[in-house]
Amino acid sequence: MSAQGNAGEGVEGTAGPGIVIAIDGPSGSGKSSTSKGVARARGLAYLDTGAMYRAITWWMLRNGIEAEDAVAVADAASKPVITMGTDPSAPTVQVDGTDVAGEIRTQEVTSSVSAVSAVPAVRERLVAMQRDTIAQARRESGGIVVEGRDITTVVAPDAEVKIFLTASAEARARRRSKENSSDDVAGTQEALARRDRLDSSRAVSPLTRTADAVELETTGLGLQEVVDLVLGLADEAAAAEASPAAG
Ligand SMILES: Nc1ncnc2c1ncn2[C@@H]1O[C@H](COP(=O)(O)OP(=O)(O)OP(=O)(O)O)[C@@H](O)[C@H]1O
Ligand SMILES: Nc1ccn([C@H]2C[C@H](O)[C@@H](COP(=O)(O)O)O2)c(=O)n1
Repeated sequence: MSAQGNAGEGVEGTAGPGIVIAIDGPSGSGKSSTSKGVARARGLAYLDTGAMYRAITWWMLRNGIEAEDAVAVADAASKPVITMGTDPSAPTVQVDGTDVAGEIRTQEVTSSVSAVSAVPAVRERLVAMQRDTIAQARRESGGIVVEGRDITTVVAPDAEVKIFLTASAEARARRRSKENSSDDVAGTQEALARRDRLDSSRAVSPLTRTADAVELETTGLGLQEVVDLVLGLADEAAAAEASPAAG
């Protein structure tokens, strides 16, 4: 299954038959690894919404538009065609038909993505695409695991499972440094903190934990332990849905 932007933009709500597992959390808390593991274990689709914000940022930079120029970013927000592949074993991201999976992870994109994702026109477009993808996965794939910063709060507040994934700043920096084969844990921690600050303080859809999201603090936990905890929450939600009186 894949999702392509522009069709159906503006569709509200994501209700339907399959399950939606929504995972938010700060940078490097393990959202992508956990979400992919959960989706693979249950045969669900997977959507990395951060990759969508990175993809649109990549396009802006490629086309000479400054990330900090909110007016120019808003004017161009509808132009790139973003296509997301939602197979958790081989997720893909294309812009205008080009595979950008590697290029959206560069330092240049990472340091600009928070500014681009704070522009309301960008968010309106991508949230509409995300809701379309969720609705399609509910109908066709038994459901989806979606991860980002505003999934539990804005994109899919009706999700059956809502999780706020955290880990200490040190643990997140250690994990990310290891992934990048970097010795500069302090520098990595600073870069994560800067992005978290911007993503949590913006006017539109800041990263926040809702009261009904389960907080999973993962500092001392291995990846498989976290995946198993989320699978347990999904099982509980499915059981409650099957016999609402027992819940
Ligand atoms: N529970 C865990 N224990 C140890 N390492 C983990 C754990 N969860 C994730 N990791 C590792 O931490 C790194 C960051 O994880 P991941 O990319 O899944 O985080 P993220 O929240 O999606 O990050 P971002 O918001 O920057 O996209 C990866 O190298 C991943 O393998
Ligand atoms: N739902 C989302 C997902 C991501 N973003 C922004 C903020 C992040 O810094 C950036 C990159 O995400 P990552 O790849 O680190 O998960 O995209 C957002 O605003 N809303």
